[in-house]
Amino acid sequence: PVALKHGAHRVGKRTDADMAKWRSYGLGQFIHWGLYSILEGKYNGKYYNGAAEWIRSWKEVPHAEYDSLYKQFNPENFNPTQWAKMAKQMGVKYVTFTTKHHDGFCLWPSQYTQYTVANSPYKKDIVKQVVDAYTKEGIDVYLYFSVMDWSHPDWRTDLKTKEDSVAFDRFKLFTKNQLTELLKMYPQTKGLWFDGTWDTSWKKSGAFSDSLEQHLKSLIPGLIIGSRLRADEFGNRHNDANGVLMGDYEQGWERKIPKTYADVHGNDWDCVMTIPENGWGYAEKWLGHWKTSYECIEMTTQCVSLGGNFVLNFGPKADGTFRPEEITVAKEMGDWMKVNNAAIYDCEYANCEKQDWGYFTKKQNDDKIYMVVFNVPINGSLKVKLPKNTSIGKASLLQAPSTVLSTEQLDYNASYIQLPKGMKPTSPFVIVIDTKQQSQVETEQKAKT
Ligand SMILES: COc1ccc([C@@H]2N[C@@H](C)[C@@H](O)[C@H]2O)cc1
Repeated sequence: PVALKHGAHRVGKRTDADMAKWRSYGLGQFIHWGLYSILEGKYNGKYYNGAAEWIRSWKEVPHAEYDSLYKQFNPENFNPTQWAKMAKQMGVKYVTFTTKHHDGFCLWPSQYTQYTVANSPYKKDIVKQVVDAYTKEGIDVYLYFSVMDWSHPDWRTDLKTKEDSVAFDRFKLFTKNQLTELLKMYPQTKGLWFDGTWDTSWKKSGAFSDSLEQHLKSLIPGLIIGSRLRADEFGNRHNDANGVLMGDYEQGWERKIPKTYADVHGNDWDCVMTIPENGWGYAEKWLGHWKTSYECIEMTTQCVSLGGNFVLNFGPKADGTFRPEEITVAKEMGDWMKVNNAAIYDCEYANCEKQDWGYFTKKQNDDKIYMVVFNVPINGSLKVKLPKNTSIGKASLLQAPSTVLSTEQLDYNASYIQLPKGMKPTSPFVIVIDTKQQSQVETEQKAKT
């Protein structure tokens, strides 16, 4: 291995209680809200076909026009308690909220720039209201922060000249100051979700990113920071020069889900996902396919079955209200989670990959295994290839524990589970299987022969 000063300082997953809590979440909410929400993905009657929160980068939008939008920002209908209650009903365990996106507009009254909500007609501290309302509902709060800041004169995408480096040194101090004030003002924060760290200027700032991470963790012990913050001294991101993850979990799964367990390389990870095909901030027109609650339930299950968390994004309008499609997805997911959350919360990879009928999840620190069923074969018999060294003790319906399902062992590693006659599932359902470990099975097998 390469000797690294600013590579990973830990190999393998964090083993502390704060990270165990993060690992138990299963389902989270992302919220993207800011000045881009005012434009709604269009300008001068033309629709931007990029992600709505990137509209400032569209050639049709003069920067001065965009940067003066703060003078209109006044979300009178913003009701953080309603937001938090919608999230609670949906069944999310944590929320990740945009404090500052790439445009640099701060939703908290930062003392390090004038470009904040304090200087908008709204005036009040939005981050504080979100942190307090979600914390009150028992939902942990994580803060999204974009390092790249288009509004700051000292931002650089690369460091080509001495002047670049002098300016970027000022920018790095500004960034450290803003992050320090965020953690001091909102000490309930459980973690930071960094973005905007792909540019060369940041890749050349590995030592700084390392000291910054250590500084932030000294302010809130147990703070959880993913793999998008750091670069090592060679400019590697996510994994250092030795292929070891820098950060408490892998943040590479944006709008995509790992196919197999091998893809997650033994790391903790989250998948952040949009309901439309792409676009995080509010857009009047959602181009392409909009995910249904059924698809979001399947993605949640897929992520938990591979040991990760699924974080679904909501983009409120400039006035603070959510669009009907998002309200519906939240409600329908919540209705499903109310009945089936045992297979999502505190669950992990069950040492078995996806099968025709659906996904396995396993209760953390327990032998209980859940089968989340999305496809029932025409003959009503689920063919179940079991996790290694396990066999079915008893199979029953999570929502009707007294309904025990008949099982037929095919060989020591597969069984049929028969659904009750007449069961016509209309939504994904969960089978709980109490498993027996291989040693027990062998003993019984031997007894039979
Ligand atoms: C293709 O490049 C990007 C760069 C930034 C993003 C941002 N990350 C998401 C979490 C949103 O904040 C999006 O604007 C998306 C795609």
